[in-house]
Amino acid sequence: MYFYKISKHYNVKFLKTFSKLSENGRFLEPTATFIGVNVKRNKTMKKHQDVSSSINKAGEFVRKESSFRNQVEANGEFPPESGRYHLYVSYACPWAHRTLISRKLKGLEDVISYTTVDYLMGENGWRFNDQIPGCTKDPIFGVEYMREIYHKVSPGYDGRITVPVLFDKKAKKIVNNESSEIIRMFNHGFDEFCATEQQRQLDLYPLEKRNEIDEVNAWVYLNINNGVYRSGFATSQEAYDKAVQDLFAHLDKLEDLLSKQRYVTGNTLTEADVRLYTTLVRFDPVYHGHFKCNKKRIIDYPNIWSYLRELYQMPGFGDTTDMEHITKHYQMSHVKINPYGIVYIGPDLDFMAPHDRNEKFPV
Ligand SMILES: N[C@@H](CCC(=O)N[C@@H](CS)C(=O)NCC(=O)O)C(=O)O
Repeated sequence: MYFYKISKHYNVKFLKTFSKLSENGRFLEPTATFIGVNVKRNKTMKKHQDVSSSINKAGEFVRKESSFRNQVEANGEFPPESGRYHLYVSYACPWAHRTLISRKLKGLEDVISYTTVDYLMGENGWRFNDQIPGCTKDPIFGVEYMREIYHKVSPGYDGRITVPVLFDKKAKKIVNNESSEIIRMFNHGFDEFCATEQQRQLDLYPLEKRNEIDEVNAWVYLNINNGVYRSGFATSQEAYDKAVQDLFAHLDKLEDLLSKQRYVTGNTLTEADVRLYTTLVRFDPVYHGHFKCNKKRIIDYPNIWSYLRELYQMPGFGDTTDMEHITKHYQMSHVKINPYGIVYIGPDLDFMAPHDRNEKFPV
């Protein structure tokens, strides 16, 4: 075993195999294997609040409220401007993924820049690491951890250090760290800058559908988006049983809904679909095994699976989905759930296989 000091804040222990391995008569070089369980925090930083701080006495996972809730609005403290705002995301995170999809659907790629953190969330939380595909150093402060940004803009901040974060590069302030609010800001807040007229007109939260979208979002959030976490992070049998039963009762409800209509609130795509997608696409590769959501897989639900493939194949969805970040994040970061950090191989899923949504529900 070796410890390498890889940053001023933490060390990573590598397992080195010295014996040369023989395979088909060939000798292989010794390998160094990274094991997430051995990321060690130095004493230079306050302890990161891990998931145990969100578990109540009944063993239930209760997600804490997001802390920064400002709005981008004309004549406000944070007015819409092109090039002024930056998103901090993790490709692994379903909440952050919502913001990447909305940014793309609304044609805001040249308007709002973004940075992805390392998929591995160690003892100090999210880290910038340009050695990981898709990741860069922090372009604004050049810091190593997401927590340093929170503390720079809000000294003494004691809440959760989460992504996504919508950041104001001009004022050097966090605008908002709640994905459901960030996607609403993207829906209309930057309309004057959308790449195309069609994207400007795209309305993911139309007035006449707001009640219906709010209603769907409420049960989807509680039982599906957060339901998988309630199942995976439960520390009592009762809490787990309840979460899994709620989850599958609502997947059954969703299957029924999607057997009658193309999208979750009718015949047009809305933010309710964006919010569902980021959980559904992670379900079979991660939640089914890692979070023990294993009554069924999404591929066992013909309508949900076909709907998921349709979304995946639309611009903005599949092209913002990074399965390597997704699987490695959960399986290597949650060391209490998967102590050896072994990343599952399966299941084999073909998100690009043809779907039948056009034939079933012609537009
Ligand atoms: N309600 C927030 C939740 C964000 C959230 O929980 N993000 C997770 C990643 S999936 C995170 O950053 N967790 C870090 C932590 O809890 O320490 C939102 O929707 O934006």
